[in-house]
Amino acid sequence: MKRIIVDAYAKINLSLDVLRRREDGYHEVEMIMQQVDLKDIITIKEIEKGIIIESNKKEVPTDSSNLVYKAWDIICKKFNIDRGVYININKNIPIAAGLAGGSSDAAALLKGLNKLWNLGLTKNELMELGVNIGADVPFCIMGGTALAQGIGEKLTRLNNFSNIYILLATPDIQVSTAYVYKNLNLKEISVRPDTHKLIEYMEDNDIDSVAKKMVNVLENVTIKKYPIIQEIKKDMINGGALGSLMSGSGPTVFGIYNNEKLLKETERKLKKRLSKVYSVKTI
Ligand SMILES: C[C@](O)(CO)[C@H](O)COP(=O)(O)OP(=O)(O)OC[C@H]1O[C@@H](n2ccc(N)nc2=O)[C@H](O)[C@@H]1O
Ligand SMILES: Nc1ncnc2c1ncn2[C@@H]1O[C@H](COP(=O)(O)OP(=O)(O)OP(=O)(O)O)[C@@H](O)[C@H]1O
Repeated sequence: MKRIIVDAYAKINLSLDVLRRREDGYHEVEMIMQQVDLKDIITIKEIEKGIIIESNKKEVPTDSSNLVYKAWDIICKKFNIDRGVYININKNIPIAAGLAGGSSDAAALLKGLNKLWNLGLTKNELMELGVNIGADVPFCIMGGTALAQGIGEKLTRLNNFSNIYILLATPDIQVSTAYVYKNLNLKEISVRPDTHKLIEYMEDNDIDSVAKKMVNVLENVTIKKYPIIQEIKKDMINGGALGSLMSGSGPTVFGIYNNEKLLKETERKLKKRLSKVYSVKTI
């Protein structure tokens, strides 16, 4: 029986600006998105009917609320397919953590079904389908490094920013993205990222300036509720990170390092307090 295995990588936001609230409640954003090499592994097999979702982590939903279910449903409806799938999600990305774990699994499923059923969809077509599942899904399909605009679906590929040392630390809380956007007061934003300057620093491979100028306007909302995020940022800077920021709507904090030894030392210290700490690299 044919079996497809797809890697689903986590993302971080090197910057995140919110420009305005749209009529439908969604927000127009400007963000620099970067994949890192922490990944879930998605295995897909065809079965006769329906869908079976399994995971190594009991917190992963196995019903229709799983984003991979939505990906399967969209493909079946579009192509009038009445075949089923078995999906195994080997989950390594923390859940509801600002790392787009669910979105990346859904992106992997769209790519995997395209292959399994020889649908011949291009990357762009997959990305167009993906936005119906979630705003981060198109980026998860594109991968690498990108500027995201619109609600996150208008993507411009940026120069490669790979092999940079990143430390991720996720406190034991789950944050709802909808809550964070809803509680953001656009008038209260005092510091915004200079996205285009950041892109120039990235093009010059000036990692120090990138790290020092990163801004995520959602931090204020999430940190107000969970001050531990600010403490972790401080720990990373004290541990020698060039810069540290919350990813997405949080609560994951990442630090950029240019020195693997300092990263490993901070990792060891943070692991005494937190169970989810990962040393990764940008891809
Ligand atoms: C925070 C980020 O992860 C940063 O990359 C994304 O902006 C959110 O992407 P996501 O989780 O894929 O978002 P979705 O699943 O589409 O939406 C979750 C909720 O976040 C809010 N949302 C999301 C994206 C956006 N541009 N504006 C919003 O206001 C909406 O209230 C929505 O109900
Ligand atoms: N495949 C999946 N993996 C993890 N969570 C999933 C999945 N499918 C649905 N969910 C649900 O989605 C919610 C958000 O999980 P996810 O890990 O995608 O959040 P996130 O990393 O904060 O996403 P984003 O950064 O895109 O806002 C969780 O409450 C979880 O129950």
